[in-house]
Amino acid sequence: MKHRIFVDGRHGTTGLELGARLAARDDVEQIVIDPEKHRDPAARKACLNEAEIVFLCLPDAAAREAVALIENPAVRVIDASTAHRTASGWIYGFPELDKAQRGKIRTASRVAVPGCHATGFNAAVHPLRAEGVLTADYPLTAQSISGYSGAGKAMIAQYEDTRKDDPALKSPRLYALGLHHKHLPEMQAINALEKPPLFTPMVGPYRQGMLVLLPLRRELLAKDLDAAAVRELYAAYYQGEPFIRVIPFDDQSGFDGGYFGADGANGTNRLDLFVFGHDEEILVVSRLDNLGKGASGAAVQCMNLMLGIDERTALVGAAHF
Ligand SMILES: NC(=O)C1=CN([C@@H]2O[C@H](COP(=O)(O)OP(=O)(O)OC[C@H]3O[C@@H](n4cnc5c(N)ncnc54)[C@H](OP(=O)(O)O)[C@@H]3O)[C@@H](O)[C@H]2O)C=CC1
Ligand SMILES: CC(=O)N[C@@H](CCC(=O)OP(=O)(O)O)C(=O)O
Repeated sequence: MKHRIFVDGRHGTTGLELGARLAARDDVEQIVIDPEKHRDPAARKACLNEAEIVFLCLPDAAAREAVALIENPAVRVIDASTAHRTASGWIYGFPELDKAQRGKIRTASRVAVPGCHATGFNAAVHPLRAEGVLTADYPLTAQSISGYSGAGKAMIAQYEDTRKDDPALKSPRLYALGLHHKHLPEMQAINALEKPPLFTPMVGPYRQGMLVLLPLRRELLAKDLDAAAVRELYAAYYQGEPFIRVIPFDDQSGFDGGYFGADGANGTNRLDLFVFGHDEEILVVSRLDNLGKGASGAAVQCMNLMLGIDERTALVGAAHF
């Protein structure tokens, strides 16, 4: 019997990427809502309650509304929005977090997929917290650059249509300068930090792919590790993980004359972790596809775990780069 799946928000950016991954498989059957009624709560309620697994690819308010519309206790939910990432009763959909997380996802009824910037941040920070290298009060800073698809269809339309010749959109742009980006609560909670990091995101003039940067000062670490030793710690922590690739220390062999782009993991569910630095300073960089491991790929990986099948099934996305 096929698994009955409903994607609420299937025509949005995350929903379409999810659809591309689901289309390739013969073990799932999608419940399709009348396109004219895709925002109608009654029509959505009917679809939501007859699915085995529901994906929410919606703005936060609509995701909360969808959860409230579910009355059937058998329905399991995978939410791609920010609405439930630190909510009680929800499991954080990052299987690589630690040895227990996969088991929690397998049996969960409610899974919140991490934010794309938060995925890169957590991948770098969590092993260092778990191994006692970073204390809870380490004054973390992080920077990130994402392609414009990270902000959904409205921003894609600006960059590719309504403002495509606007010079203001030709360079990377800083945003969230109130320093209250919506991923801060999950970055803080998942890594048990006393304070959120000082996080500065940017959106770049390209469609897809991201780099999340974590600079560290050796003298502030709780264990005396240099950059190469930090890389060894990650390699041991993520050993055997199918989707996290820890790049050899300071390896610039794939770089273009010393320059390093954000699109190297596009179309995959991979997160590449790089460590650079020297005796005193360390830079950790996560590279991922904001629509892959940062959203739809992670959502499908969680679904595979919840269905008890190989988590690597159908994880190649539609790369638009
Ligand atoms: N893009 C990315 O890289 C990532 C996105 N996310 C998160 O995933 C979620 C979806 O984002 P994204 O796909 O980028 O956004 P989009 O704006 O591209 O798509 C959102 C979709 O939700 C639909 N929608 C909006 N309100 C309602 C409603 N009340 N009822 C039913 N459908 C509704 C929209 O319908 P309509 O077609 O009518 O506008 C649209 O199809 C967001 O919470 C986002 O933050 C998470 C990680 C990364
Ligand atoms: C470029 C851009 O604007 N990106 C989005 C993040 C996309 C993402 O991860 O969204 P959710 O947390 O909603 O799931 C932002 O920073 O708000």
